[in-house]
Formats: sequence, structure tokens, C-alpha cells
Amino acid sequence: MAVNNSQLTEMFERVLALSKVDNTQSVAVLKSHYSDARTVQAATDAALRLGAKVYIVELPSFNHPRAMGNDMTAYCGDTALTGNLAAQRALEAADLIVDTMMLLHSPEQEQILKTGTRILLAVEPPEVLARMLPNEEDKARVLAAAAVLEKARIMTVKSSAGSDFRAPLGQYPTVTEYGYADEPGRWDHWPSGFLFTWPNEEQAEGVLVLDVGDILLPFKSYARERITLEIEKGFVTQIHGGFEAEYLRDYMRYFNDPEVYGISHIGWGLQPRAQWTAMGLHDKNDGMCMDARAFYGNFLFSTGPNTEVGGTRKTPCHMDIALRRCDIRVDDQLVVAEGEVVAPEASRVR
Ligand SMILES: O=c1ccc(O)c[nH]1
Ligand SMILES: [Fe+2]
Repeated sequence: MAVNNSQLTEMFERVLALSKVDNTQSVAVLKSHYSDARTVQAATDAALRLGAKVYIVELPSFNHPRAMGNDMTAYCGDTALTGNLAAQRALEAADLIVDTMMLLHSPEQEQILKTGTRILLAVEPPEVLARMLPNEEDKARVLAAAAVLEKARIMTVKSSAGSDFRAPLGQYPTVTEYGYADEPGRWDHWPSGFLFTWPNEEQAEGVLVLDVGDILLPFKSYARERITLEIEKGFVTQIHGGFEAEYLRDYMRYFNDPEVYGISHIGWGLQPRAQWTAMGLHDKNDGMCMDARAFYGNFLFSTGPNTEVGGTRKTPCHMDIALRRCDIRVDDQLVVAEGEVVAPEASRVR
């Protein structure tokens, strides 16, 4: 199926309006050679139709010699913007940046946000953008869950597969993603609909068991056998299992950086229009597979960087791993029971 350009522009107009774009605003569209030309054009036309002053910042392609694969989250930290201070100043001058290249997990993104500039990441295929067009109900549900998470002192995750994980919280803020950048200095991602935080440094403990069907990004694979991760003092210390455990071990070892084993963001999915099955219907190069990160009731955990919240772990290897059928507790409140969102009530899809 394919979204036509008129529909794509109309969707961008709606999301940019939700992101508070109007005739008082300037909008920079950030692109590189792999940006979807339809997305760049639709974002540009939509911002113009909303009366904003629009400009396009195109950066030359950037490849790190050790990067593998084309998934934009496969190699984090260094980007085409790294070291390009003139381009960064040009981007900081905007009120809103539509990022069709991906600055996520780079220090430059944090520096830009600190100036008050808003960033909206949009790198998924137009058809995925359309299926998960954000709305104010998404925002209300995610913020309701965030109100619980930001007060929490511990997150615990258990599952019938054998997960038994504890993460003391409080050192880092709660991050919400509801699909539009409507506050000064806010980063968001269209499509999304989930929330997360980071464990207190060196305090996450326990076991996480990836069961059959759980998703590993950026591999874009469904686990076909169990993989068991042992976590001590905030780091993955053992990866047990068969071939898939060996593949994960080998991939992480390749980066030759002990920080790749640090636990990164942990949270849960609240997007009912995201589907666990969607990844199986897309080519690996279609996008970064936000369906896997956002599907309703997942436990999404990750390894590697924590620069997004001011941490010092700037490591290029970032695994996003989505588990189904977990029990997630925040303090003593059960928020997800066997993969079903149960609380807070205002975060549930009615
Ligand atoms: O939206 C995203 C995408 C990737 C990621 O690691 C976090 N959030
Ligand atoms: Fe991530």
C-alpha cells in the first residue's frame, strides 16, 4: 500500500500543528542522502502551509568504518553532524527541527535541545507514519503513565519465561514519546507512544529472558529460541542460549567497548496502533521499526548509551529489545500484567 503525497503533507500539517508550528515559527528540515524525499517534501510543504519560515539543512553522508547494516540505531553517537559546528548553529537557530536523518543518542542532539529548539524525528516509511498518526489521546495516555513512573523508586520485571529484573530509579528523568514536539526543548519521535527512564547507574540487577517472539533491534529479528541475560551492577555480564545468544554476544563483543553492556532505557509500550507482527512484513532497510518499540504492553529495554539523559556512556552499540508477556511493576503498582496494560487507568486504551 502507499500513502500519496497529498495525504502525507496533510498528516505532516496535523503533526506540525500539534508541535505548535505557526507563522511565528522557523522550521529546519534536516536531511541526508538516505532521507525519504517524500517525507522531506511533505514536511517542507506542511510547515509552509502553516505559515512558518522553512529551511533545509542537508549534511553529506557519514559512514563510520566499524558501522554494520543500514539501521539508523545500529551505530549511535557519531553522526553527519558531529564536529560540524556551523551546521549545528544553523539547526539551533530553528524553533523546530524535523529530523529525517537521525540525531538520536548523539551529544549534539542534547546540545541543540538545550537551546530550546524542539526536534521531531521522522524516519519511518510514510505508511508507518500514517498507521501511527499521533493524537492527543496518545499524549494523555503516555503522560498518565509518566506521572506514575517519574515518582517511582524501583521498576521490577518478571515473566513466566523466567525474567526477574530489578532497577532502582530516581537518578534519571522519565522520557515520554507521544509523537509530536510541542514544548520548548522537547524531542519526540513520530511514530511512537511509549515511555522510559534509565536505571540508577550500576544498580540494575537480575535476569532478563528473551522468549520466543521477543524482538531484537537493530537485528530486526524475532527470537526463535530463548536468550538469557544476566545483569549485575547495571551491566549485562552473561548472555546464555543457543545460536541467537552467540550472535548477540558476538555482535556486542565486536564493538570492543565495555560500555555496550550497560543497561540503557527501560520502559513499556502504550501504542495500540503499533503491531508486534509489523516487523515481519517490512524489509530491514525500510526504517527502524518503531512498531517493536511502541507496541501496547511491551517491556522495552535497551543497552548502551545514556547521553540522552546527561550520562557519560557514549557507546555506538545500542540494542533495543522488546519483550512480550511481562509483569512490570513500578514501586508496588502493577502497570503491565503479562503484556496487558493494567494501570494507571488513564494510560489504558478504552
Ligand atoms: O524512538 C526511539 C527510537 C530509538 C530509541 O532507541 C529510542 N526511542
Ligand atoms: Fe533505544
